[in-house]
Amino acid sequence: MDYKKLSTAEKALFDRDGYVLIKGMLQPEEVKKLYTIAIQDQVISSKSFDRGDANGLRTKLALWYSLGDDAYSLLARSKRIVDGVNLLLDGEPAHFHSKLMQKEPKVGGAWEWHQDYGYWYRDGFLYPQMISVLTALSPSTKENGCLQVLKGSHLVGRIEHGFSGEQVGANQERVDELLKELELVYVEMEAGDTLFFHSNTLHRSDANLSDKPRWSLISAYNLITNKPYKGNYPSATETINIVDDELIAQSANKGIQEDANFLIK
Ligand SMILES: O=C(O)CCC(=O)C(=O)O
Ligand SMILES: [Fe+2]
Repeated sequence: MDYKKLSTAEKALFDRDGYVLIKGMLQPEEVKKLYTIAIQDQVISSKSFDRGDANGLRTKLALWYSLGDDAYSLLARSKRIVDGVNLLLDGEPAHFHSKLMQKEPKVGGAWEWHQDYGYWYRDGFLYPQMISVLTALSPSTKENGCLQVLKGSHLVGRIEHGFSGEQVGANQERVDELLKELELVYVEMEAGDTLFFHSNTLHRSDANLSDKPRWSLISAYNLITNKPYKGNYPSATETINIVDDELIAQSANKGIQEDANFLIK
């Protein structure tokens, strides 16, 4: 099977724009399998928490740190993804955390403008040598609140972040200025497409007021040498146990284990 692999041309786009969208990173059977596992996963639903947006709409997510042999971890450990991150980070990646985002029809809330490094800076990571990898498990459109990015915003460095409702958001004055200058891109995705974006890329998403769920898996990676000076995130500086790309399709239908190290809210 020929799996997608990031090219140096795609790295050049990432360096210029702060993100790169790879269509069909997962084969249709692979994403179907992952989504089927995810929507039936009782452990995920029991470990999920929600975040309110400024309008009180709530979006659900489950977050865990170390990777195991569940289906989501096999994706996060797959050669095609880890090699891609290695190329974009210019070095060996470690896995910081993964999250299953469940933006449900009619109720899934918005995310305010932020940089992921706005959070991770507070977690003690000294350098923004970090990347988010978002794989759509269901189609992601303007209607169901797809991700929006400000093209090229990774070049501005870290912006101050403060609380905005229950979420941490980037300083609005800076965001407003950048909105005048930079292109706002709605990243519409088919299930199985993957977006790689820089930890300083400004992004947000609208609430899901449609009748279609928007589920996605986001794995965050860290350059292995970028050791946080505080906190306890062992996987963030450990070598990833990479698995063959075939394993996503060939493995048993395994949801996440109860004792995975979840973030408990
Ligand atoms: O997927 C989304 O709508 C945004 C989520 C996000 O940016 C995050 O979890 O950091
Ligand atoms: Fe984010």
